[in-house]
Amino acid sequence: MFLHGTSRINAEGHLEIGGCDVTELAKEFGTPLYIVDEALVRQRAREFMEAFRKTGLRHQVAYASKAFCTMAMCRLTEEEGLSLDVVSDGELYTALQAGFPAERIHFHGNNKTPDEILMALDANIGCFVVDNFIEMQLLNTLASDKGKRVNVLLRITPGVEAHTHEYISTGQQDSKFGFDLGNGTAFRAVEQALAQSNLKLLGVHSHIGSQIFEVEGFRMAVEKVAAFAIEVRAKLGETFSVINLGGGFGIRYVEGDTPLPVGTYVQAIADAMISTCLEADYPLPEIWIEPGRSMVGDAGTTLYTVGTSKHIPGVRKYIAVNGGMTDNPRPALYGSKYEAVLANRANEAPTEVVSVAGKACESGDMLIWDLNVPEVRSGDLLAVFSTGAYNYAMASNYNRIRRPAVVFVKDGKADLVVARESFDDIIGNDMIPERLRKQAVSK
Ligand SMILES: Cc1ncc(COP(=O)(O)O)c(C=O)c1O
Ligand SMILES: N[C@@H](CCCC[NH3+])C(=O)O
Repeated sequence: MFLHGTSRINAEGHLEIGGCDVTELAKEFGTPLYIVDEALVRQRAREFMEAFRKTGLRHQVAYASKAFCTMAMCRLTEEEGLSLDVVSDGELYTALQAGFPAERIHFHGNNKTPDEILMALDANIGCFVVDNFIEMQLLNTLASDKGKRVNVLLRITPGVEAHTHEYISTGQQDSKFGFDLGNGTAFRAVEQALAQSNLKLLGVHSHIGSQIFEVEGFRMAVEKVAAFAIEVRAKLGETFSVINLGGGFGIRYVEGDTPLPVGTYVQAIADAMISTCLEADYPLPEIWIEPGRSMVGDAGTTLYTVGTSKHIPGVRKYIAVNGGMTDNPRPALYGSKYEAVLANRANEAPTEVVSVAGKACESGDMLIWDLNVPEVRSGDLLAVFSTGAYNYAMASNYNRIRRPAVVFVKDGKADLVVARESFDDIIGNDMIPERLRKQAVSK
């Protein structure tokens, strides 16, 4: 069994995270429960910052909050000195409400609405990552209306295909994101951005994909982006002060996943940037990156209670937990694999192989197909590892199932950072029109 961060098995054979026995957490907060190992998140943040410090390059590490965005997470990100990448008004609102410094917020997205842009302009955020020509015009107009000149990066698609699931790779030419480098669109975007009086072009952004285990893709992206910067200087006399290489650094979900230490990705990016710039006598830009998954992914564990089971002789045994695709849609969406353990009997030897089903009305609501466990009983606790990124963030209320609570655990203390949704949260925005009211019990 691979234990991440501060996770360990205690003397009672219970899983413990951040010094907290998860069977106690289940009693106090109920299940399903997202448990975040705060020390591991902080460790990752520090590893990224330290790796950059070693390179001597000016830098910003912007946590991609899409991976897991809550007010507590924004506070932690701020405390660790990182910047923050948001992609919607909801994420921006969360960050601002948490008191995250606006000047360290970067706004992404391929279809920012006028309202979102206005909200970000009013908040005086640090940078807009412009995705397309329509947005560029809109941003310039709205900034001009407000008498502001705003920092922008242009998102370019460098034509690098990261080796990852096709739905989470983004740097290839056929992508909905960004200005294409290969066909000259990115160059036209730079020309146009320079001509907008209310935009201050800092440089360019490239994100090649997610859950990447090798540095080669990043090296190629740096080389392509740097070559583009050099071309822009030669033709337009403009140098970029910032180059953003996005996120995508992989984590361990299951055996066979081979993430590199985060410093290795940073060093590779820095080395490629320094050598390319030196060769061309190009002033070293400030380097920004945007880790999401690698900041929080393996720091998260989801704790479930096992309910029913179904044995089909000669086929398989299903066990069902009190959550599933509503709190973790990744297996259904991407065929993602997870490891798990019976958290209340973690030191017992496995005796059977089971398939872990969720409780939603959907055959595809499966979390794990083959899991080795001691004989599972109703009421056992199942802890699924590496669920910190894109789980809470992508959770839904399908079947009107309430989203779980989130706790941060550290040094034996557990703090609730998101309360479990209530039934009132579920019906909170419902309305019954007058003509349907007669038989209604309430509302
Ligand atoms: C522009 C951008 N930056 C950062 C990220 C974060 O990626 P990851 O969670 O893989 O680090 C993403 C998502 O893939 C992204 O699209
Ligand atoms: N949400 C996806 C990755 C998308 C990353 C955002 N660009 C996942 O769970 O892996």
